[in-house]
Amino acid sequence: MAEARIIDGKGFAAGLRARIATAVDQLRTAHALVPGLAVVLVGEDPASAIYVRSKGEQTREAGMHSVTHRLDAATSQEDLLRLVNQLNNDPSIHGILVQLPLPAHIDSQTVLAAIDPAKDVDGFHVINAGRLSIGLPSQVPCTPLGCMLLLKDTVGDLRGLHAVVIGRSNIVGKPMAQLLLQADCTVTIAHSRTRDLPAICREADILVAAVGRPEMVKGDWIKEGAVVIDVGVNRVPARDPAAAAAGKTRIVGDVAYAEAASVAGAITPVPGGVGPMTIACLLSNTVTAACRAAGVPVPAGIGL
Ligand SMILES: Nc1nc(=O)c2c([nH]1)NC[C@@H]1CN(c3ccc(C(=O)N[C@@H](CCC(=O)O)C(=O)O)cc3)C=[N+]21
Repeated sequence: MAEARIIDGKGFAAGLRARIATAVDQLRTAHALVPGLAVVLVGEDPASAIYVRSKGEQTREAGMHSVTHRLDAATSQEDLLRLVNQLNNDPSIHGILVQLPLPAHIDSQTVLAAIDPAKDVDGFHVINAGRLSIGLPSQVPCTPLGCMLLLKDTVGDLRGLHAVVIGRSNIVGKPMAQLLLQADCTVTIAHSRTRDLPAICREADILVAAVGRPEMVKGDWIKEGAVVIDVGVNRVPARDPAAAAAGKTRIVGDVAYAEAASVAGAITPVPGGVGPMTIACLLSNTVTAACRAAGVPVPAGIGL
């Protein structure tokens, strides 16, 4: 069996951002519309700080309006809700993203519920989750959207394929399953209580791993020729023992990549697979939100 085709999420995301930049340019000239994204970060989790910085940079590179609100870790829920409300009412802002996780004294559901669903570019509001599940136009969570764009590009027509999603989070697993169902896949959602997970995975034409356990999915769980989408971003000690002892880390996915790549037909690497797509889709969702708010047609080629 030949080695799997590597799905170049990093390259695909760069192309998507270029199409978004072109669309943004046209919206500016034709409609005087500049899509605006506000990102809110509470506290100083270092990983979150890195993601938030790239979000801001990539938003500006695409020619969009970008504001980042960095709030102290001790910020009260009341103050955060006040900021969300201010952004809801700001006509220059079309997308609002509150970076998760939030500090323990803040109730995430309350904050997410306060975001105007039309500006909810994460797609985490119950209104958007509900709209997605009944097939109405909605804001689609960025990571599952990115996975679907890669799958459509790799596989083309997904109809009738058996997709197995490992993970049932509101952020990835559940919306991913909804999107696959909408694409006419037969969908199985597996999770930590699933019995004989390896056997279920072996039935998958499409396997999406979103569990957050480093290299949990083994090569012999994968059907020959299957398409494997690895959503995991797990920080583990560096390979070199001296570097590891010095606290250096590397990032691995939820799939044991080398084993899996010798069986799969195509596979996303980590890093360079799904991760870069997540941020590109955030920009895409912001452009979509801006167009809907302005009653302007959504540009083709930047979404599903
Ligand atoms: N409200 C909210 N929305 C989010 O979308 C959200 C969030 N909170 N909290 C944190 C997670 C994580 N996340 C990632 C984004 C980009 C990469 C990414 O670009 N990864 C690169 C580089 C990885 C690295 O080197 O750190 C890659 O996989 O190639 C990963 C993870 C968005 N998140």
